[in-house]
Amino acid sequence: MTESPALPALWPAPVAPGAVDATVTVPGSKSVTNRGLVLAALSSEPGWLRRPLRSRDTLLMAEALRALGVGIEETASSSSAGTSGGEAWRIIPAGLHGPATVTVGNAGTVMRFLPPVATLADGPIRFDGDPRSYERPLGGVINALRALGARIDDDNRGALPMTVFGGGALEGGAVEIDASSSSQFVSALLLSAPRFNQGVEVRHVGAALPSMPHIRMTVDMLRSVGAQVDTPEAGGEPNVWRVTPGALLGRDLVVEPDLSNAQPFLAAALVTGGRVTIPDWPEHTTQPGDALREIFTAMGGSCELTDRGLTFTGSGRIQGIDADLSEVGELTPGIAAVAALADSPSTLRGVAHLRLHETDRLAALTKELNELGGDVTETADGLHIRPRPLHGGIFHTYEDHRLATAAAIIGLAVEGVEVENVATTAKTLPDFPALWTEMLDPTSPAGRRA
Ligand SMILES: O=C(O)C1=C[C@@H](OP(=O)(O)O)[C@@H](O)[C@H](O)C1
Ligand SMILES: C=C(OP(=O)(O)O)C(=O)O
Repeated sequence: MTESPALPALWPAPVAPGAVDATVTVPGSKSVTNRGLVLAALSSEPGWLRRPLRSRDTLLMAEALRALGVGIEETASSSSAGTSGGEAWRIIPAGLHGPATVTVGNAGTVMRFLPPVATLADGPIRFDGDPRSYERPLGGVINALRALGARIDDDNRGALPMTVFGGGALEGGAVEIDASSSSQFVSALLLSAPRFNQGVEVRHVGAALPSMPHIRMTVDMLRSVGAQVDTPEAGGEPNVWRVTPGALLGRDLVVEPDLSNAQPFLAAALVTGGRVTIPDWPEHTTQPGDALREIFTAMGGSCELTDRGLTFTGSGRIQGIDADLSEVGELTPGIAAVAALADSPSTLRGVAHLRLHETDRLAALTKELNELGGDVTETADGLHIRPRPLHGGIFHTYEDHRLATAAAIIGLAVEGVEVENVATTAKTLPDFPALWTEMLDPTSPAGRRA
């Protein structure tokens, strides 16, 4: 997706004029959309993805699958803020072919989920992406695929760029993998495994596995298209997942709103002592963003889930927290921003692997918050945040969408925060600046509550 030329290089983050009172419709989940695309592409019949997220990461996934021969037809119906409201994608599986090139951008889901798919194609598939994608861990996936029968040329880097020489099928079987640097390694192997001759048995060895809800999302979505999956939770061995080979069904899937992208809007209610409703918040979900109900309540406020959605109401006071965020690592930048505005210190733990995300998020948050007058220190696996009065300045974002939304949260309460390259939010939420401005405008449909 091309980034909007209308956005300035330095975006003046709006200060909240008062307590926000808004309803914000958040576009679909990145993680669900990209899993839905992969599973539909591997199915034995066509399927639908309704209200998919259209963002850089998901369009890269769709483009890559098209390059391998999958049909993806978009039925577009634009809505006010350009959100994905009425859209649907029809996915028509086909034989997977090379030669082809997959551009991963800086999408963890594309760079991890597609190499296993590429082993099923009948030709060479070249993988390349943004400079940062070369630095993000991939060796675990490469080695596991080799152990399962794949031929991959990565010039011994254990990273991108690389070529997967698809042989039209993969033997599969049992494999050990250290996925402590990214849960996406496990998800990647499981998602394609129904199409491996022997399925797969993935055994995670090594330090703790982060982002467990995302692995549960993979398992749930596999099961929903007919795959048989054994998990540690279901009385199986700890850290072992098994997928039986078999055909996948075409499905009609409605994508849930992206609850991690709901974070900055909920944070606005917390920071301003206001009220924000997110429609269509699912009653049951595997998305890690659901944990915001508990986390933001602990930081000051209350929430209520009704048939209108999730309403979060800030109490006007923000308390620091001591929290292990290993399950919900992608929420860390937004939580750190709120913590920097709190009235007591916070310790965020269990997120060492964030050093290998879009950017080194622990270093970037420390530097940027401290340059605005904050007092943040990095620990071995997280951050200590001691709130201090902050001042304006440029908040650099390092091509990280969640750094940009974190900066916007700070800007609600601090005059003169300028967000460098807010357009980087296009990775998962191209509508962010418009949605944010609408939320703060009492005369807009978002700011005018029904
Ligand atoms: O599988 C997924 O959709 C994701 C898993 C997590 O990755 P890590 O386990 O690498 O943190 C998360 O941070 C990322 O935003 C999305
Ligand atoms: C870590 C993230 O993304 P990715 O899917 O690129 O890993 C994220 O969205 O916070």
